[in-house]
Amino acid sequence: MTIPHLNRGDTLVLATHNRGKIAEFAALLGGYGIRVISAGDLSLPEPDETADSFAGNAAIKALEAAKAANLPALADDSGFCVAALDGAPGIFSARWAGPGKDYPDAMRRIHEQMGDNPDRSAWFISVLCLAWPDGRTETFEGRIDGHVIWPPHGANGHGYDPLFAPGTGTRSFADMTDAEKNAISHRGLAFALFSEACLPKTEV
Ligand SMILES: O=c1nc[nH]c2c1ncn2[C@H]1C[C@H](O)[C@@H](COP(=O)(O)OP(=O)(O)OP(=O)(O)O)O1
Ligand SMILES: [Mg+2]
Repeated sequence: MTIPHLNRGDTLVLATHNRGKIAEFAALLGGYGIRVISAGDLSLPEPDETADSFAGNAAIKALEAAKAANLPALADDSGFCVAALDGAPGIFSARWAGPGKDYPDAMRRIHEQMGDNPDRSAWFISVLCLAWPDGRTETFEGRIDGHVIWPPHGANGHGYDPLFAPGTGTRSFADMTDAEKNAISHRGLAFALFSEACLPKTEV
């Protein structure tokens, strides 16, 4: 089956309530001639993320928004995975920060639970799901490997960005601009697959 495309002038719902993601997607989607509206702009509810995988939760969010808005919708389900914690917090990354989205506390708990484990490796995963109102979906996955740094540092970004440095470097994601991060991040890599499959070919 061929994947349906978005065309210039089409409207795409960003099925997320995370402002950090919205800012990154705004930068990634510039130049394709697609109109973008967020779930918050449409007062869509935040669905319960009841699946046991990134892909499952991305599909829940994308399908609910696509059906409610009667428009194609793009969701991101993502998380921060620490090797020394057997991949935790993983799909529970947002829930680790609690209802108050207390990321300093979530980062401190990761640091404490890692103790002096010499394995500092960690990675981010992003699964994007594009859903259509008729129920069709396509998913795209990106991953970036790196390591946990302590103390966290950097003033940009969101979530666990201050705790993570990609590759073997010392700059955290929170030390980077959105453009620098998008060029290498899990979300940027998943977006590149999505744009190749689903967006108009030439940028304006
Ligand atoms: O680039 C990132 N930089 C830092 N932290 C990140 C990143 N990417 C995912 N994360 C963390 C944030 C959240 O704790 C979890 C995603 O959870 P996730 O449910 O997909 O997003 P969310 O609840 O914040 O917003 P929403 O579901 O409305 O899209 O992983
Ligand atoms: Mg969420």
